[in-house]
Amino acid sequence: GTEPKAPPEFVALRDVDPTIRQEMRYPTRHNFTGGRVDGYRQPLCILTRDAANALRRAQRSFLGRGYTLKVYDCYRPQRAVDHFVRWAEDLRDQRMKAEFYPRVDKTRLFDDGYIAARSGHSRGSTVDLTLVRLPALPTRPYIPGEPLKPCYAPQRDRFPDNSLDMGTGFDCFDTLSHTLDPRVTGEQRGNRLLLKDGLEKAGFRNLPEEWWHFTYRPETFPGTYFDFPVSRRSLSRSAVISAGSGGSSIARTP
Ligand SMILES: C[C@@H](N)C(=O)N[C@H](C)C(=O)O
Ligand SMILES: [Zn+2]
Repeated sequence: GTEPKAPPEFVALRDVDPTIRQEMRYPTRHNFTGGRVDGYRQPLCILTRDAANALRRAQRSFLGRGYTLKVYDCYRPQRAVDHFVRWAEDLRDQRMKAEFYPRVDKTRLFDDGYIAARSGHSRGSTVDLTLVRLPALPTRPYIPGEPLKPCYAPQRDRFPDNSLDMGTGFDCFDTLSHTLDPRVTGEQRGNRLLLKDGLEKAGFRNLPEEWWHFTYRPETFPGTYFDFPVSRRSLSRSAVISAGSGGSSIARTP
């Protein structure tokens, strides 16, 4: 096809570290839009190799302490970001408000820093993720149309997630999601700092508005916003093969 392809610096996280759990939200309807997001053809975490290798380092340390990382979003095509912008402009569509932004007016989501019209995710070195205590408990799928609970409700009352209790769910657009919000204390604050400290040691920086959002520095592509679809087919064959065989040699095909 004529779809853009990823440059060879991009890899599937699974090929670099298959132990990191993946619960990709934007290919599903369990996200703040309530629909499948443009550009996510497969439930796949794609990142730059540098960011993926750094996550593997952090994961080794977390596994040793009885936890695993779980990613919710990784590389995000520009067309997905454009979909978010169109969704935000349609003020009639508030179907997921009761879970994801109960206390924030939909018109404020970009200005308040919760969603970006030019996102670091499109540069490939940014990831949304959490920690899960091992052994990981099973989760259940979201059923479209099910009653929604506020993402800042106590953990036993909000949508079930096997994540450590971070005080809110993922993509909870609310000041309670600010990583160092002073109302989040005790075990919840400790869990946020466990995630943040472990990722900072591996080279990531946290976004202060969202406890789950981290960017690896230095970025491989600090100024490029990619638009290839999230799909195995977007990755160059060499990225697939060489990552899968521990970096061994197969000539790169374009
Ligand atoms: C939408 C949310 N998961 C996120 O990633 N927000 C930041 C600000 C972004 O869009 O880059
Ligand atoms: Zn993010």
